[in-house]
Amino acid sequence: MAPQISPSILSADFARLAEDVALIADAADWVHVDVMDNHFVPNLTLGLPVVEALLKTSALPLDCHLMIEDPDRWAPQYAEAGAGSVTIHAEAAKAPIRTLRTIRAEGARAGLGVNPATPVDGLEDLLGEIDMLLLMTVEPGFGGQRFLDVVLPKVRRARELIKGRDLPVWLQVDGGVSAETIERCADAGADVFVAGSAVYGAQDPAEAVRKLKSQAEAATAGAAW
Ligand SMILES: O=C(CO)[C@@H](O)[C@H](O)COP(=O)(O)O
Ligand SMILES: [Fe+2]
Repeated sequence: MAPQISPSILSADFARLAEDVALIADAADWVHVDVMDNHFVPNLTLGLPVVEALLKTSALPLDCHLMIEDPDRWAPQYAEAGAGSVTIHAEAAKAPIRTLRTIRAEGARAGLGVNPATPVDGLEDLLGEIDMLLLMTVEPGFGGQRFLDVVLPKVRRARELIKGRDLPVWLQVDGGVSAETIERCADAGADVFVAGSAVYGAQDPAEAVRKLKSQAEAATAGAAW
């Protein structure tokens, strides 16, 4: 799949979310929405009412990343509301298979997220249940953190597992993705790139998205996977 960019609105201006989403509408593929509950992660952001409001104004599909303690309860509601993709965390879900199937049944893409220290070996049997595997490349909870290179071997391993099973599962990296790090991620096998501070911290967010995309395209074209 051609590389896709999913700018995270965690680094946008929460008082003008609709305008900030519109800024990247012609350049990006998704809008990444970080839902945090101050339990699964030590930060509190936004929830279903804000997602419902964004769905009314966004021209791009929403890529909802649920960093919450009880995704089994809440994820189906994000899918039912109209999110294009809903990602739950492997560390938090108590009934991941049921929840992933419900997300799909509601018409959204189902994502499974893992923190930097969570291995992907052991998750092979879930690959058939998902449309996207999200690998955190920072500890979840905050934007603007430094990219963790230590996760790159896991990106390669995840790509191997996906390729080995010949499944159309997208591989998303999230955290610290920027002009300095995106090529290494693409070379390792990622094809969906979340970028918050690298996009909304730029003078021209749309131009930043286009540059990240062309870097990812060039790195993917030369990659072994
Ligand atoms: O899920 C998260 C953080 O927990 C991310 O989506 C960040 O919001 C990405 O921000 P940058 O690291 O790109 O600034
Ligand atoms: Fe995220």
